[in-house]
Amino acid sequence: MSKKIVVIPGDGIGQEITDSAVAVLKKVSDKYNLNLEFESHPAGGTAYDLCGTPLPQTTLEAAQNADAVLFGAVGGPKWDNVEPTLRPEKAVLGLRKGLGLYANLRPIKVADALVEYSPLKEEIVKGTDVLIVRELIGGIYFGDKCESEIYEGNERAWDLENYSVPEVNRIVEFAMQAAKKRKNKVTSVDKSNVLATSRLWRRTTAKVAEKYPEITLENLYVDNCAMQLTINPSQFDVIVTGNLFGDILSDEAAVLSGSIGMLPSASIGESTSLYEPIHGSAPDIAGKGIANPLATILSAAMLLRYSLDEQEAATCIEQAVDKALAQGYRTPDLYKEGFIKADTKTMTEAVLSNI
Ligand SMILES: NC(=O)c1ccc[n+]([C@@H]2O[C@H](COP(=O)([O-])OP(=O)(O)OC[C@H]3O[C@@H](n4cnc5c(N)ncnc54)[C@H](O)[C@@H]3O)[C@@H](O)[C@H]2O)c1
Ligand SMILES: CC(C)[C@H](C(=O)O)[C@@H](O)C(=O)O
Ligand SMILES: [Mg+2]
Repeated sequence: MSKKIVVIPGDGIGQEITDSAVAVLKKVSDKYNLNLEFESHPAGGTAYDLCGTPLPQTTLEAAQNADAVLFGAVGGPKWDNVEPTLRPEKAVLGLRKGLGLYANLRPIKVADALVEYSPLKEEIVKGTDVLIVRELIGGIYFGDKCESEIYEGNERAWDLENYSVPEVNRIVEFAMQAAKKRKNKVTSVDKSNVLATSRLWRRTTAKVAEKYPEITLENLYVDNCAMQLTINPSQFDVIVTGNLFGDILSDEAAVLSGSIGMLPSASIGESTSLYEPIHGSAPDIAGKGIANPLATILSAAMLLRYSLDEQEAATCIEQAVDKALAQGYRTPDLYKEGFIKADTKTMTEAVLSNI
């Protein structure tokens, strides 16, 4: 039976990078007889322009009925001034909520071939292998908000953060299970010296950890964690944290690998899961054909691994990416003299030729 992959390119470089990942998926599908079917749907600013909403019901329903979703990115300056509830970013938030994607996995592994591109010294960054487990459908992102009100004579806005015990339990359980398959260490990141939600997070995490005596649990404040990621990233195995902290820390951690264009992610829910690079729509390079497609290609590998349980095909993609890098192909975000300058198409061809 065929497996349906819903592809949502979105805006900016979204089309270019999802085209690359779909080409790679088609090649492994042929090689391993996976029988993948692809169906493309609009979202983000592109969908807003087409039908007045960033997440058309048809896109959400197609995603809900798919075996897995491959997402590009949404957003861009063109839509910066649209009504807040219709911003392109609402598409990705709506998909996360609509699919119940509570666990966002952002693996940060520094490929040996790319160690020299890190802004950090080689001896600090070498061997970095962190999995950020970010809670994705709660916290301040989804709390009540007010865009504007007059309070004591001044205009103000507010966003409320709330977390419930079951929400924290669910994501910390996920992190513990992930750590069991890795190095048995979980670092829970919060701001419990200031925030009530963080204090609940820390109490709840400690309770969950009692069930996992084999796992070492460490708690860090988010500001310290941000610093530790740059001074000693290899101290981390699994980091579990809330929605906002996870967003910020994962962009920070992404540069350890040399470029945000390298980092894939999986957003896991109870049924259909979604896969996307952690970067955005990169409006500054959109349409130039020079975006690094590897984060999206590696997200496609995660799709095969987590949604379709096609481990061999997933490994095949990951190895093809490593080979293309070892052969010297570099998109401009990672280019240095002595390497082969590759645009998006050339890099994609390089990966395809190693499959
Ligand atoms: N999941 C998503 O859809 C998502 C994620 C993050 C940001 N965004 C949106 O994207 C838009 C732009 O945001 P931003 O500029 O803060 O972040 P961004 O990640 O789009 O870009 C930051 C920088 O990284 C570069 N970059 C990003 N991806 C790259 C790639 N694959 N190859 C080479 N270089 C790459 C960009 O050129 C830019 O210089 C905003 O509208 C934002 O809301 C969307
Ligand atoms: C576009 C935006 C809503 C999104 C987020 O904040 O979660 C992005 O930054 C990400 O990291 O996926
Ligand atoms: Mg982000």
